[in-house]
Amino acid sequence: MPPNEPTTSTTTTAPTPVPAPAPAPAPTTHRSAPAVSLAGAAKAYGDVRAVDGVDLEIARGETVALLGRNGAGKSTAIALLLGLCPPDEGAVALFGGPPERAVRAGRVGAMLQEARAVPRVTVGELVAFVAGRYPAPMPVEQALGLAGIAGLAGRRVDRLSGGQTQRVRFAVALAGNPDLLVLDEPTAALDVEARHTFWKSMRAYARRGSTVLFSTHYLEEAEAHADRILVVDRGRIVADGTGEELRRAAGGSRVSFDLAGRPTEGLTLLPGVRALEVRGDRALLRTEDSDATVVALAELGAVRGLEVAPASLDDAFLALTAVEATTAERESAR
Ligand SMILES: Nc1ncnc2c1ncn2[C@@H]1O[C@H](COP(=O)(O)OP(=O)(O)OP(=O)(O)O)[C@@H](O)[C@H]1O
Repeated sequence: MPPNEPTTSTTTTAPTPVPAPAPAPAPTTHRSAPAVSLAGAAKAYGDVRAVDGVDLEIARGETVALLGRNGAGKSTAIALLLGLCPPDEGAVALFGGPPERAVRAGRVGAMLQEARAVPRVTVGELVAFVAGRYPAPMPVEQALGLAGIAGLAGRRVDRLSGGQTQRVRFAVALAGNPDLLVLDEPTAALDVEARHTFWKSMRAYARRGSTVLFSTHYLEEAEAHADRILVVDRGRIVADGTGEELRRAAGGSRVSFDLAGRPTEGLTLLPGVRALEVRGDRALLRTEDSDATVVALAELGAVRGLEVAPASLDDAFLALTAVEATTAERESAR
């Protein structure tokens, strides 16, 4: 592995590295610069604006989740900030300088999608090899310990379970002793127990005051393991805050009732209602004004099993991305 690539044992679907470094925003001093800084960063593939003018700062020591559906632009944003491809517009900096510099110095560890196991070497050999490429690596035992695989040092990397392999990749990402760890969907395809173990390792690393940025489709993971959630939709950041703040920003409540065979036509036209979901014989209405919605339902006689609850994080996510869709549709209709 050349020393100018992030510490990772993976191959990736992200675009291939381009030698020309991305222009860095005017740096503040390196000591005080944020871990990650994107200013108006944009990247398009043909007509698709995968990253569409993102402004973002991540302070040192923060654990941040990039949350979005398939194709929202998470991996492309990660590729930009790792310097794996230059932005078409805008600027990207890590620790106040070009991403390549931070990566070369071992300050950045990454776990990207699509891992391919290296055959025949042991876990300890692999981590030691990668550590040896960096100027101030983490001791191998420490990387294995933080990844929770101290007992696997002598095992061949191509003979491990999915969960073990993922933790080996995590140890490899730690090998350069990075200040910033970037994880692209690190728990995809892991079972519940393996996920739990993985997040425990990630938190042990974050507790050292390091910065972590991870992407996920899972709302619960974002809320449980990040200090801050960035909701990404169509290449833009449409919300930025804690889970609680996102719920508040999306606003509203959820009103549900038993349909009891009643048709659903017209329910979305009731006062306050923003969306309708039908689960079996139950209607779930997302509403901005639960009082008005409940009165209207009462007038229709649709009160069987009626419940009113605050919006969930799921509701907030759907509302935030739906609002953005409406805005985008309005813009494209102009
Ligand atoms: N190399 C590429 N060539 C063409 N289009 C691409 C390329 N990489 C990404 N895209 C497109 O850019 C958009 C954003 O993709 P990206 O992989 O960044 O999303 P994502 O949020 O990481 O998705 P997922 O959760 O499915 O991994 C998508 O429409 C995708 O099809």
